[in-house]
Amino acid sequence: GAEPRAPPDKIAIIGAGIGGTSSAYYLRQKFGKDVKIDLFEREEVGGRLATLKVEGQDYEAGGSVIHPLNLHMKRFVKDLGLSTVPASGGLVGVYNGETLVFEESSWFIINMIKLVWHYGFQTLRMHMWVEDVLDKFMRIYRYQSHDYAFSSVEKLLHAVGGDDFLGLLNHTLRETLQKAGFSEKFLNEMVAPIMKVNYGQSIDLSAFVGAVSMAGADSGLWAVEGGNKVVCSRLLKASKGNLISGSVIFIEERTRTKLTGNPTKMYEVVYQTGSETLSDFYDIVLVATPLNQNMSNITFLNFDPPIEEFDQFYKQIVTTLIKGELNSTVFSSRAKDKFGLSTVLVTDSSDLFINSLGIVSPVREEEHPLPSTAGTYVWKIFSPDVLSKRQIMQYFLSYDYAVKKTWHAYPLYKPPQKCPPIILHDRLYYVNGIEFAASAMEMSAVAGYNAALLAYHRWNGNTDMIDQDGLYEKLKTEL
Ligand SMILES: Cc1cc2nc3c(=O)[nH]c(=O)nc-3n(C[C@H](O)[C@H](O)[C@H](O)COP(=O)(O)OP(=O)(O)OC[C@H]3O[C@@H](n4cnc5c(N)ncnc54)[C@H](O)[C@@H]3O)c2cc1C
Ligand SMILES: CC(C)=CCC/C(C)=C/CC/C(C)=C/CSC[C@H](N)C(=O)O
Repeated sequence: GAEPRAPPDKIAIIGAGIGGTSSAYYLRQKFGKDVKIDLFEREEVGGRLATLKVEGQDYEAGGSVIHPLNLHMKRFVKDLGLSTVPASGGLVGVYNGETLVFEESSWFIINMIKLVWHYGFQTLRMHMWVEDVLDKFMRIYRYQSHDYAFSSVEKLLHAVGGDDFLGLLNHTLRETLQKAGFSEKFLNEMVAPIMKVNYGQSIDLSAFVGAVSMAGADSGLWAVEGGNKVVCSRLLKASKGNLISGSVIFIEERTRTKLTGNPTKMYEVVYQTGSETLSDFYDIVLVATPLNQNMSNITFLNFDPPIEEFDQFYKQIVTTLIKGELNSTVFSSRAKDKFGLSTVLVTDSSDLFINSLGIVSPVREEEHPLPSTAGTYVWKIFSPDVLSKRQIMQYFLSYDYAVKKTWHAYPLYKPPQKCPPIILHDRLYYVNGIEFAASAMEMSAVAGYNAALLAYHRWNGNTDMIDQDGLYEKLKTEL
C-alpha cells in the first residue's frame, strides 16, 4: 500500500455492543494511539449482550452461547484476561404440541442408535454440511489477519465461500436441505426446532443463517464467566475509547476549518444526554447499531445522494426467566422426577406460544448457592410475545419469580437476502449490515474488524487491500 497519511483526529462509533466495541479495539490497533475514539451509547455497554437477575444471580438474557470455532470471541477472552464457562449440556427433547417426538438419552450409544433409528444417517450428513460452511467461513480469519477488507457483506461472503455462499443467502434453508436429500421428518423434528430456538423463525429463513443456527447447536459451546457483556466493557477499556452516554439523533456532513487552516469535510454528530443536546465533529463515523425500522432513531441530514432507509424487519423476541417447578406432565407421561430433560424445543407445526424452554445456569459459579427446593430451577423461555401469568401456569406447577426482557432481536430472514451497504458515505460506515447474512456475536466481531480495516485502508488510499480476488489461493502458501 501507499505511505500512511497522518491519522484522523477523531472517530465516532455509535453503539457500544460487541460490534461497536470490537470496532473501537481494531481501530485503535490500526490508527495508533493518537486518534481520539468516542463511543456513543444510549443504554448499556453490551447492547444485546445483557443479563437479568433472579434471586441475586445474573443470567444471560440476550446473546448467550459462543461456538468453539468463533475465533475472534475466543481471542478477546484470552487477550482481555477473561475466563469461560461451558454453555451447553443437559438433555434435549422436541415437542410437537402433543407429544415429545424426540428425546435425547444420557447414554451416548443409545442416543446414536435412537438417532439412526429415527433419521438414518441424516444427523451425520447434517454435521458435515454445517462443517463445510464453517470451514469456508473460517477463511475470514486468515484474510483479516493479513489486513484485507471488504466493501460489502456480499463481497466478504463471496471471498470466503464463493458463489455457493451467495446461493445460501438467496435460498431458503428448506429448499437447500430438500435439494440435498434431507427428509421432511428430519427437517421438521430436528432442523425446524433449532431455527425456532435460535432465530424464532421457520426453516424458510435463508440457508446461510440456517447453517449458523445449526452451528449454534453443536457441542462445546461456551460463554464468558461473569457475562458475555463483559467482553464489550473490556474491549472499550482496552481501546482507550471515550464512552459518551447519550443518544445520537443526527449525523450531518459539514465543512470545517481545522487548526491546520485547511477546510475539511467532517461529520457532525448531534446527540442528547439528559435534557441537553450537544454535538461534535469527526473525521470518520461508524454506525454499530441496526438502522432498520428506525430502531436507532438516527437521521442523516443533507447527504447527497441521501442515505437510503433500510426497511427490512427485525423480529421481536421476549426472554422470560422463571424460577419455578416445571409441569413436565404437559410434555411427557413420565413421573415428574423421571422427566430428565433440561431443554424442550418445539416443532413448527404447532401453534404454541413459546419458541423454547430450558434450564439455565448463572453467569458466575455461585459461591453460596441458596438451598433450592427440589424440582425448582431457573428456566429460560423464548417467545414471540410477552407471556401472561396464565400462559406461564400452563407449563409450571408453581413459580416464585419471573423477569422478562423484550428485544428487537435479529432480522427476519427472507431470501433472496440483500445486505445493507457497509459504506454509507465517504468516511461513514455501517457495521450491522452483516446481521442480514446472520446475526451472532462473532458476526458482529467480524464486521467490526472489517469496518476498522476498511476505514483504515480508505483513509490511506490502500485500494490494494480492499475487495481483492483470489485471496484464498494467494494466502494459502503464506503463514
Ligand atoms: C435473545 C437473543 C439471543 C441471542 N443469542 C445469541 C447467542 O446465543 N449467540 C450469539 O452469537 N448471538 C446471539 N444473539 C445475537 C447477538 O446478541 C447479536 O448479534 C449481537 O449482540 C449484536 O451486537 P451489535 O453490537 O451488533 O448490536 P447491539 O448489541 O444491538 O448494539 C447496538 C448498541 O447501540 C445502541 N444504540 C442504538 N441506537 C443508538 C443511538 N441512536 N445512540 C447511541 N446508542 C445507540 C444500543 O443501545 C446498543 O447498545 C442473540 C440475540 C438475542 C436478542
Ligand atoms: C458465526 C458462527 C460461524 C457461528 C455462531 C454459532 C452460534 C453460537 C449461533 C447461535 C446464534 C443465536 C442467535 C442463538 C440464540 S439462542 C441461544 C441459546 N440456544 C439459548 O438458549 O440462549
